[in-house]
Amino acid sequence: MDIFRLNFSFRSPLLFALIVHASVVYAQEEANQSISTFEQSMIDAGLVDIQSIIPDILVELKYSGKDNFVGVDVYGNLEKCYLHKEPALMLARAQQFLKEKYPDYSLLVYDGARPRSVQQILWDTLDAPIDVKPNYVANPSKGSIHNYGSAVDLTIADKNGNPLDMGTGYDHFGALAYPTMEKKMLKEGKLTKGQIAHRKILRSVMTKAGFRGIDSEWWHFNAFPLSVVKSKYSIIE
Ligand SMILES: C[C@@H](N)C(=O)N[C@H](C)C(=O)O
Ligand SMILES: [Zn+2]
Repeated sequence: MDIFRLNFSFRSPLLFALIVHASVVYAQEEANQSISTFEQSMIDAGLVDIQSIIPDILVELKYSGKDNFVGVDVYGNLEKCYLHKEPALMLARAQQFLKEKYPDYSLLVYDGARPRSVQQILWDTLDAPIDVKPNYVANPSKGSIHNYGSAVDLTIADKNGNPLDMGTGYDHFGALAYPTMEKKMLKEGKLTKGQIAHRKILRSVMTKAGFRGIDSEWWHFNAFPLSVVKSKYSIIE
């Protein structure tokens, strides 16, 4: 066997799969400690549990379980959603705006602060052309705004806690999830007026609170641009 061709090369699918597997196992071990290294580092960096500021907000961390596109629990026993205080206060305003207009609804948060080690797993797992990939998962070498505790993935839940129909599920990586494609999708009969109306409620409360959405994911909102979070906060490794 030509060992030199395997050596440190991602051209070998076997080696690549082994490295991804090892990093998933490592992240799971880290996360499974009673208070995970992730959680402790976020607390140490001054991030806050959003439910300590917004007691009525719903949280279901999708990466803390297998119901996510990795198919693996990459957060272990991390069940709480952390954000820096300023984004958390902005989120509290968004929940307040939602409740004022729709008292039965609540924001339902799927993800907030996310360590870069987990970002790397998401990046390695997503099988997409390199030029398309950053639309769906930020490149860990540049950092995601999630890695700075300043982005949130979320939807709206009804009075029973069930998510409203947004036309796709969380982490549907494709045109159907693009806010910029909604008119086209409506015309083609791929989204309904009701689904778009639900997305508009989410966008309206989030943007009123100061968040900015992105073109490719209806669920993702940034409190500040990447350049700003890099100057304000340290990355969560
Ligand atoms: C992976 C997805 N939930 C997400 O958060 N994507 C954005 C673009 C990110 O990784 O920052
Ligand atoms: Zn996101």
